[in-house]
Amino acid sequence: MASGTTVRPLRPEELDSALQLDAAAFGWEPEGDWMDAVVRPTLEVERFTGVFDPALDDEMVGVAGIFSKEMTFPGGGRTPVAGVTWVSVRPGQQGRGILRQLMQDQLTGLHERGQEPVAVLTASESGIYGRFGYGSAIRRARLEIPQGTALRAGLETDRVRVVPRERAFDTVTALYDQVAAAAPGHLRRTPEVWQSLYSDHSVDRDGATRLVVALHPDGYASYRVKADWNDRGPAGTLLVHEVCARTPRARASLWQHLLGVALVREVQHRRSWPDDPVVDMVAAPRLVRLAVADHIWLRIVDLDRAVPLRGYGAEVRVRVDLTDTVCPWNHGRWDLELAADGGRAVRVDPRADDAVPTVRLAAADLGAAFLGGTPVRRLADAGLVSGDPEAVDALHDALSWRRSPHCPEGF
Ligand SMILES: CC(=O)SCCNC(=O)CCNC(=O)[C@H](O)C(C)(C)COP(=O)(O)OP(=O)(O)OC[C@H]1O[C@@H](n2cnc3c(N)ncnc32)[C@H](O)[C@@H]1OP(=O)(O)O
Repeated sequence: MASGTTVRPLRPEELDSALQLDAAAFGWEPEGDWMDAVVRPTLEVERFTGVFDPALDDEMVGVAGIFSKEMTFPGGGRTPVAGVTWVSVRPGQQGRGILRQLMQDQLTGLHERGQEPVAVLTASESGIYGRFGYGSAIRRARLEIPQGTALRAGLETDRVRVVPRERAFDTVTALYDQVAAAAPGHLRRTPEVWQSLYSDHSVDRDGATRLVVALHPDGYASYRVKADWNDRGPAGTLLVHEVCARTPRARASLWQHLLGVALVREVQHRRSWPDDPVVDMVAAPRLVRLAVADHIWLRIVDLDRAVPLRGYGAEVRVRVDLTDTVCPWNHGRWDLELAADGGRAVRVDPRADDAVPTVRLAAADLGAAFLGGTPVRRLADAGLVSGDPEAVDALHDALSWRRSPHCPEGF
């Protein structure tokens, strides 16, 4: 813990300093109109905390915020999650425990105030948050597919209509909302989030065209084109923003369009996920390059409040021995009663000396497995989950889900 520093909620007038601190830590230059139109409307200043150092004239040396998000959980509905964000420590003050202070304060605060029982974040670097009990719960995949790649014979497709994003907006938001409500890992989008994701500000375009939307009655694909030319002719790249489909036919129609846009040589989709059905839809699957990385990190803040929030893939009763040093209220033995329509975590008396088969695991690994995106059996094979093999398999079956989680946005 950083010695002598204090952590407290930000005052509204301190938000500018916090944003400047973040820009200095991340090495970017805040562009005024982008900050005002795109960034600020999403911020909830009352959920930001700062660390202040009396030895530096009470300078703000660290900051962290929370977005009030709602995520679709497997077999459950949309559930409030704390979207941890804007975490930064002033250059020159790093390496003295300020991040640890911020993380401890956030998690203790969520617990003591009975706020969101689950916290999620997207990490700037993937080695940071495991020590605070976050696990890699939702992966993303970057897809690269050559233009002209054919879909498998027999997939039915329709022509789509391409319109500027302004004209498609109402249809797009309604379709996303319907798909997101049933797709594990998807976040509900407020008007402010829509504005930030679809602002089309030059900061987000990197020389590519404005967003256009391919519309199908049951889905949409938004994308930009980055034109390029070489000695052989056109060498453009189509940059997929998102593909959202509520039927297989819509998905096939949208991909048929994306893979056929003129003057493009490669289609890239950075917000895809490892189980994207397009991998199976193309006739020559080796043409699809897929690079997988961590995306959403998940932390169970309160085990007993988190377990009821999802449905489970198998009906089991399993004992877990959880190691959680950051949130000690979770630490210890629990009986998990898990079923398709929900679950319950019941604290086991630490003095009980019964010989119930038990799974031993750490908070970060339970976080990784909680949405079904990281198989418990795989964690056991990696030596990270241990205990009675049948109990491990039971927990694996219960946490697995028919659709792997996918979150098509960062925050
Ligand atoms: C959700 C988000 O917003 S992610 C964005 C995170 N922010 C950034 O990347 C901005 C640039 N970087 C920074 O501001 C800082 O370097 C931070 C926030 C990453 C770390 O802050 P610090 O105050 O230096 O971290 P602190 O000293 O509290 O270290 C706590 C622990 O994290 C570890 N750690 C710190 N930075 C890193 C890193 N980049 N990678 C891996 N581990 C790290 C430390 O080694 C320490 O580990 P230990 O407790 O096991 O010994």
